[in-house]
Amino acid sequence: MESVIVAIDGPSGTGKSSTSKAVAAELGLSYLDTGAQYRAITWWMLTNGIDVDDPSAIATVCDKPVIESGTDPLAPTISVDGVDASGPIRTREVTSRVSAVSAVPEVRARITELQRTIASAAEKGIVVEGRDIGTTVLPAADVKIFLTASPEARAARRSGELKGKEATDLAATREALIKRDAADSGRKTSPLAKADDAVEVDTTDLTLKQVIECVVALVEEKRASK
Ligand SMILES: Nc1ncnc2c1ncn2[C@@H]1O[C@H](COP(=O)(O)OP(=O)(O)O)[C@@H](O)[C@H]1O
Ligand SMILES: Nc1ccn([C@H]2C[C@H](O)[C@@H](COP(=O)(O)OP(=O)(O)O)O2)c(=O)n1
Repeated sequence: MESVIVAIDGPSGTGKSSTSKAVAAELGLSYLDTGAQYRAITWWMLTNGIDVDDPSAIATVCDKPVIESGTDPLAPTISVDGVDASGPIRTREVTSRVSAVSAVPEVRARITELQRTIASAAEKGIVVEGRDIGTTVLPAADVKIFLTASPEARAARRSGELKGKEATDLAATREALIKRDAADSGRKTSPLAKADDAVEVDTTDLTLKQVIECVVALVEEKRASK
């Protein structure tokens, strides 16, 4: 069967990661979490004392960290300079700084190139999730999905996840989410946006299973017509 490239974009908490992993596993495809790569470079900047409020300081060093992504949807990995970064990239500090770091054009150029290399190496195809995959990273993707959900649903999903880890408050989660969406949508270089030819799926009132089924059906339809 021919390889297939699936781009899944959308704001935080719309279900990109859970949907992408499940679709890739079901269809035997690779999986790439591009947000994890931006989180990894942000974590490296913070641990190396780079001033993340200074775009030129970020641009000067952004080629240094070696970022590696494992693309098995059943066990995705992310490492920086050979060190497993899957835990540290999810802290609140990284989450609050990642939009600023990922807005720097040199960071985007570097990470975009990495993403294209990984996608072209995936023999059977790949599901790539992020913010600008359908618009910029892989504009020729076979299937493009743009997931949305109400801010209330997204905040409830996120704070459900964080419970027990870091003190959470639904209103604070909602505010932080809206702020990050605005930064990601408002940046100059490759902002969060729906590609003109992407299928928009509002997941507010859908179960995860329904979203997965919907995306699998779209991919199978595309494969059948290829
Ligand atoms: N349709 C859905 N209904 C309810 N919960 C969902 C749905 N999709 C995802 N979730 C849950 O919401 C949380 C955030 O989902 P995730 O896939 O990480 O979103 P994203 O990658 O877009 O930030 C996870 O805990 C996930 O299990
Ligand atoms: N393709 C991408 C993916 C993520 N980013 C940036 C912007 C996002 O706020 C951060 C973190 O993305 P991530 O998907 O991990 O965020 P959530 O899981 O939705 O909380 O990275 C990006 O600029 N471009």
